[in-house]
Amino acid sequence: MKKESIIKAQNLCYTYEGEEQPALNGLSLEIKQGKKIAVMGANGSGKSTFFLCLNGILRPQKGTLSFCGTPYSYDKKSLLALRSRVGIVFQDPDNQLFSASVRQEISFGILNLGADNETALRETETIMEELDITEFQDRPTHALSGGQKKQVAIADILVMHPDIVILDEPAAALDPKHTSLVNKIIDRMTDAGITVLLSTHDSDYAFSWADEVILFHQGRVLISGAPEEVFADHTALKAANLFQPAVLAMFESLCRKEIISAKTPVPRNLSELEHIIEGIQRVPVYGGKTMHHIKKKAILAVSFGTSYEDTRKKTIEAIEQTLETHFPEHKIYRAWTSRMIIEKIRKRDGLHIDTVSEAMERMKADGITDVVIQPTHVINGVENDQMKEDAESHRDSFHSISFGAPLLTSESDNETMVKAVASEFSWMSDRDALVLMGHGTTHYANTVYAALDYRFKDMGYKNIFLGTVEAFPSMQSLMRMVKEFQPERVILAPFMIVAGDHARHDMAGDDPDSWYSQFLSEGLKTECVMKGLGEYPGVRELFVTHAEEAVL
Ligand SMILES: Nc1ncnc2c1ncn2[C@@H]1O[C@H](COP(=O)(O)OP(=O)(O)OP(=O)(O)O)[C@@H](O)[C@H]1O
Repeated sequence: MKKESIIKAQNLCYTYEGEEQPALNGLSLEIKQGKKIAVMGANGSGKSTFFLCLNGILRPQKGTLSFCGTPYSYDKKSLLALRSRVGIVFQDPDNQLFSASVRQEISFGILNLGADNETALRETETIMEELDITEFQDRPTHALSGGQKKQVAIADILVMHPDIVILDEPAAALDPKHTSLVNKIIDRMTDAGITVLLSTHDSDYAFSWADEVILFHQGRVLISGAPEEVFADHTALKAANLFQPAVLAMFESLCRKEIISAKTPVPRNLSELEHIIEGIQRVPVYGGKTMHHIKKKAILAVSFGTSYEDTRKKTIEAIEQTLETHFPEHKIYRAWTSRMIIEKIRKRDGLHIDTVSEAMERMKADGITDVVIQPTHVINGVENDQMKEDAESHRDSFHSISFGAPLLTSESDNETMVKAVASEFSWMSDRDALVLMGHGTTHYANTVYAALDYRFKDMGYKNIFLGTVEAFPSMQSLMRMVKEFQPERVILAPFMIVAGDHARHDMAGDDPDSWYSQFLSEGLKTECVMKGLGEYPGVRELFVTHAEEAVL
């Protein structure tokens, strides 16, 4: 049955006196009778202002509002009638409760509407019973707990039998027990056919409860619709400072990993999701066989590659071995992303190394069903994006493919990295300057280098400097800072997984442009440590942590 429109707002504008920015800025929406609507949005996006307009407390300076098809009138009588039909429960009950006792408080509204004493008493008793208020009916309202005040504030409104109840953050400042009591009361309202409009920052609750979610942004509606549509819009959620509901995030992840079909109806709560998962276990069909019979797991370690055998053994192969030790149930595969290096060592040493695509084909031929791809890249840059794209094109060949993060992907990675470097160079004196050479890229992820350089200093290592060969922080900026530090000695080390070409030539080479030569020509005693990051135990452990996060 098509629901009738109960509230219609068109192009509402409202600016508070003395304010420059409008609180409502052309807001239009329509509310259907009997619906459960969650109004969400960042702090200050205009939710409360809109609610106050709905209840006639504020009058929009522009635009029109109508209730059941009749435009709002603002004379005293119309407002009284409107407020008996459109009730608002304020975020802070202290703004609403003013009578001496609970019983007086609740009966006040209905008496004000012209009910006789007997009717008011009867209605008050009924509502107090329904909302579990009776036991504290004689207490003064100011002496109630936050949860009890909220119950009374809701009773204040319900006793007038409104058509629509607006709740401004009903769970604000309530403990879980009172939150669930208030939620139960809200459910009873909607069961009784009352239209409920509530604002909340709780995505999980809105997702499981609402028929419709409206996201406010800067005084307008950014997006509205069914919860599964609105909460699937990551851009809108970000603009509204909201998280995705946990159930939906988990559901999307399971769909991406093809553990459940993307055609499955979206679960709205944990028990619906659980039911779906139970369903998969009962019918674990994959390629005509049951899943647990054929599950074969692999980790594909993807590196850029190096043509130097000695550093390859100490870095890339050492990382692969560490992964092998930590994941005994996984077969470890290797792929490199540099076709040039692959080609070079094929010709020179007759050694074949797979590209990502070749490794995916190889794993498929070996009957691997579940793949974790762990890049050994330092940052989440172009190489990593391209590698993911290549791997993704083989998604149909596997039951699941998941990706571990590159080395430096989060704040905590940076902290771990600082500790790994510090422990590697614990032999240095405070007057030595450690200068690390990263690769650098035009990709925005390059900012990680500057952030990490800052982190070293922040964690007390004023003598560790990180720069890049190809981007920022550049050698010029490093040189300035290192000179300001006035070190007794400069220790140069690569900040790349392998100590390859860049380390040998750009860092430690004899060419006047090499970092080594440049520090020397500044009169600084300079030494090179030819150790790739893959040789640091702390770095290898960090890759294991990232792979663990990606293992299903
Ligand atoms: N009484 C007031 N006087 C002046 N400005 C106000 C007043 N009330 C709200 N505002 C401003 O109007 C804008 C919208 O505020 P409103 O309270 O409607 O947002 P909200 O979405 O309900 O925020 P929250 O989630 O924090 O409750 C904000 O910029 C706010 O600072």
